[in-house]
Amino acid sequence: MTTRDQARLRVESLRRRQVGPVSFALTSGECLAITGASGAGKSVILRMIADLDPHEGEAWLDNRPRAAMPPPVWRRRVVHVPAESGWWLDTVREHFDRFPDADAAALGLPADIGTRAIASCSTGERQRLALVRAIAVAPLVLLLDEPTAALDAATAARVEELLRTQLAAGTTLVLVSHDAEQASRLGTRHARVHDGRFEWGAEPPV
Ligand SMILES: Nc1ncnc2c1ncn2[C@@H]1O[C@H](COP(=O)(O)OP(=O)(O)OP(=O)(O)O)[C@@H](O)[C@H]1O
Repeated sequence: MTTRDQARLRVESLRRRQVGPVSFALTSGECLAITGASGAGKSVILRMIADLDPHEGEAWLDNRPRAAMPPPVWRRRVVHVPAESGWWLDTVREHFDRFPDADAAALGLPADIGTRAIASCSTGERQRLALVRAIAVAPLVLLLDEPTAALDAATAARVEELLRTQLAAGTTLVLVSHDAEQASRLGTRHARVHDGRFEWGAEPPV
């Protein structure tokens, strides 16, 4: 059996504007770490995988074509966590069926964060809450765009620990990071994006 047959997430020839083509297959518990300069096309790649913008190419989850699933179903299983999280209700708790206190505490969020207004949360708190919200739906794949960009080193280490737990539990990650050391720590596969071109790295980037 090939990686392709066993793939949790497979994408083939994804392309939008100057970005792509992007093809890869990842199994359960793998982390593809993508690095590259600002504006290279990293976020566009994540958005294509999440099917958020029009693009060419196809994607499969456990060999089931994305085209066979309604987009909301795909996006509940392949969850995109953008660099700037979106919130549409007033309070934190309204965005959760049940607020996951343990995950929030693991990320160093204040004990009362679940009761707070979104507007009162800092940028770094909202970034961590977005990750907690993504994990709460038990995704098969997490698409993470700079998940620690707004965080200090100690808090970023907490996020990495939570992501390691997710990997160990079998979640597949696609991680975009400017931090080459973080990409090296978390990635099991490594790619770079250069002027929209997706290139495999034979070795971790550091
Ligand atoms: N909706 C859009 N319309 C036009 N151009 C876009 C759109 N979204 C992205 N782009 C362009 O596509 C290119 C890649 O953008 P992208 O956001 O993927 O970069 P990135 O590698 O994630 O950068 P950064 O590290 O700064 O977040 C950029 O030149 C960007 O301006």
